[in-house]
Amino acid sequence: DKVGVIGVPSCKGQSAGGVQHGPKALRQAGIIDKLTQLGVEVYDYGDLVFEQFDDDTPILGLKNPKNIGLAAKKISDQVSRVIKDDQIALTLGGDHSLSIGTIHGHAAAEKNMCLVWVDAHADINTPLTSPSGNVHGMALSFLVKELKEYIPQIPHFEWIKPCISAKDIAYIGLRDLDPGELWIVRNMGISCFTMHEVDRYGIDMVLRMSMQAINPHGDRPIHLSFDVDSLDPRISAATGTPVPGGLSVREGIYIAEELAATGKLTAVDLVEVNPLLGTKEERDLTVYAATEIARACFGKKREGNIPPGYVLP
Ligand SMILES: N/C(=N\O)NCCC[NH3+]
Ligand SMILES: [Mn+2]
Ligand SMILES: [Mn+2]
Ligand SMILES: [Mn+2]
Repeated sequence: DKVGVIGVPSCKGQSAGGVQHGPKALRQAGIIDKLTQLGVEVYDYGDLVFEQFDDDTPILGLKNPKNIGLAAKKISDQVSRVIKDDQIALTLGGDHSLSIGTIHGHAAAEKNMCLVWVDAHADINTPLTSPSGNVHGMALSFLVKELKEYIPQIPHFEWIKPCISAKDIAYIGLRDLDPGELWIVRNMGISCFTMHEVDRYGIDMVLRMSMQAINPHGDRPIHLSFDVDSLDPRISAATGTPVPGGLSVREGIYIAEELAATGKLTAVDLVEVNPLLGTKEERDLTVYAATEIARACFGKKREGNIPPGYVLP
């Protein structure tokens, strides 16, 4: 496999300082070498640089429209380029608003992509249902075709073309939705496996049901958007909006292993690591969990991996 790593030091989609340092923290933990050691051909594109605009007043309550709208365009173009170069796009965040760009870019490069959104949150508030105006909680609303009529015109977001249908999305790990989001998830027919379903069926069955729903013939490119706050705060505390009762690191790794095993994983977002939150131990554990999920996405096996060219002496 070839993997293109894109750092996205974004933070304006939410209000906790520090998430822009997520890419740096993951790199300092050796995420690139850990992927290379798997025999993966890693192309590191460094971190995207975003011009900062101070003249960025909220529109209909939506915060930082100019900074986020322009950043998302750069992200979309870069992800498209990486995928067209036959590399799996691994985007290191940064807050979850970056997925506006990664999913838009993926869809531009792959007609028939489907989406697995692993998160405590649905991130599908429209600008009119969002209680906070934080775009990381709205990311999907700009992308889902069936929501088009509910999305008001937002300056610097005009270029975003809805590029995915509700039926092509599966949520795993949800446990904290706003009323508008719940209405949308229920009424738009989005496959939704909350932590209740994870407890009820187990993670393997949840994955099987997700694939049955969005990729029944196993022929669709898969976008995995992994918010580290999907994990339980005991192992992922260094994140802006932790919610108790989350996935274990084993469940997170299992999701990654199974999606990797399809051979159709084409884009991965690894978002919301905030190295300024929590204690040093909590930060190190959060970064560790995130890097293990990334390794599992690209072939790391729990029994270990035989190095390329290994010969028993
Ligand atoms: N971390 C968050 N999404 O993944 N925050 C948005 C929550 C508000 N609905
Ligand atoms: Mn999220
Ligand atoms: Mn979240
Ligand atoms: Mn403007």
